[in-house]
Amino acid sequence: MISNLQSPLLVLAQYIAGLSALALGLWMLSPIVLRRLITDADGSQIPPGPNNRYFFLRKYAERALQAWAAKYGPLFSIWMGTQLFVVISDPRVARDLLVTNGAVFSSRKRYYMKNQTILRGRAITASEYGETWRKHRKLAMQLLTPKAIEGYADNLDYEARIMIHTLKDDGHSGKVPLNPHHYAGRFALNNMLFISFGIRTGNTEDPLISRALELAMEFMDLTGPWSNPIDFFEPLQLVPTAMRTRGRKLHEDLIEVYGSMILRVKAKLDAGEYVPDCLVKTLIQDQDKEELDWEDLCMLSAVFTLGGVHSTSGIIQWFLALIPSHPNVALQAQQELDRVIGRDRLPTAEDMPNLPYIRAIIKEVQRVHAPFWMATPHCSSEDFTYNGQFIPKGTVVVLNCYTMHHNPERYEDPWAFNPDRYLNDELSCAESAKLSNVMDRDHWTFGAGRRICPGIHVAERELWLAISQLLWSFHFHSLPDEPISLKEYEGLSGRTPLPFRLRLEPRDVRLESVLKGDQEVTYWSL
Ligand code: HEM
Repeated sequence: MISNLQSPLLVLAQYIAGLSALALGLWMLSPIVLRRLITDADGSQIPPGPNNRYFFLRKYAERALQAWAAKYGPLFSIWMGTQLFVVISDPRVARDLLVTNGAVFSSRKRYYMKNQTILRGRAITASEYGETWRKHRKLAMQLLTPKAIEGYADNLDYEARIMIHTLKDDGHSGKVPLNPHHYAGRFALNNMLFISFGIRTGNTEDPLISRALELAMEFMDLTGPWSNPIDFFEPLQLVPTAMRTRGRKLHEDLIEVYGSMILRVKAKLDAGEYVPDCLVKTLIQDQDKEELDWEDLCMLSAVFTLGGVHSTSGIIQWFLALIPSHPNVALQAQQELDRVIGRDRLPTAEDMPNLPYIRAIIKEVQRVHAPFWMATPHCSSEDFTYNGQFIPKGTVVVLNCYTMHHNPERYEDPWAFNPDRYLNDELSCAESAKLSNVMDRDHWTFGAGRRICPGIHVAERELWLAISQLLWSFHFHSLPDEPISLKEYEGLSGRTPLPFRLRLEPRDVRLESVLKGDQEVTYWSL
């Protein structure tokens, strides 16, 4: 009796499963047809690309992009679930789309994980192109212009010196190997805390450092532009997956950590106490005028930490990962430093024009180890046809920095770490980004067009101070039994090296006296 009832149900279930598999298969292969059907009024088709849909791209997605760019050319398209992407792999196409046609290509996709769940569309980086984004960008820029940076230049210099100091002390002058992650992270974090809240972490054990770095790492892991099926297959957004739970938790953690710091700044201001000029002070004072709500405040201040800590500290870590295996580069840099600066003081920002080899090293690290191989994806806000290729409104536009940074037409022997290639480049990265001949631009690490990184000036200053002072201070030794990987990395949207250790041996006994007087201070506490 039971088996009689079961068999028709079983058949039906099998029938439905078969139909679903067929529908899914057809849908997966539908780009074969869509590539012919989606056209502009003149019949121009979308850029070429693979004929199937993907749910996600695995780790090291840049390698897949490199292979597709070789096969399909400098502008190719790909479907991630329901979302159409185009990928730019050539500087001229980047200029034509992101810069010249910035009015069309400066929005952001409403990524489910990053923009809707974690940032809730608030922070500049997640805002769609329009009035709100302009307002947020203007507020952020108040503290990030070259002129504004001069106001806190001493703080940046101080943080670099403290980093050198703690590396020397904790490394027992080169006797004890160190993982530089914490030190580079603290340097970048303190700079961002000062700009955002007017504070710093007064000791290396401060739990705020680990907490902030943890949140930044979680952000980098959850917000890969290709890595989350939940971003490209809407039904998954209704399912209580571990990913969704992590995204929601991160949003709450950001509100808790940054919200509580904002409340403490506000309490001080309300009590008439001194608060240094900083982003949060401006936001609180202009809150009504700028019509900012609570989440705007939290996310605007959080995004400085999320955007400015991992990226800057990542480049410092990549530099330290690279340099032990390039002793000639270190030697040449140190000869330049000794010739120009001497051995009685650390380099400062004012020395930058006189140290072309160090400037070249920093640009080369940024080229071979950009923290974001795919920048932050833009999104088109109108239909657009480029050189006979149709890009529909709502297409996600990815800058394929990995392929662009390894283009032999632009960089001779592109896979080699060779700072010499930048020796005659006297421009800052910000100036280089404005060159009319884009083939001369140094690299694309800070993105392009209207959304180009607003922190570019402060990041350049920080990297200069950190890397020139590290080179001035130490010899760099890897450990014989602990090879440093230059290929693998952590993070999906932002990348830092896998944990590694090295020994930092002071170059000169005078390091002690040069650093004398630099002590940990807390400007004020929250
Ligand atoms: C070496 C360090 C840094 C690198 C490599 C970097 C890289 C980038 C990139 C690739 C973008 C996306 C650009 C685009 O959409 O085309 C970006 C955006 C952004 N960055 Fe940075 N960044 C760095 C440091 C900083 C710092 C120090 C801050 C804050 C003070 C910051 C704040 C931001 C913000 C707020 C955005 C979003 C801009 C927008 O959407 O309009 N970044 N950054």
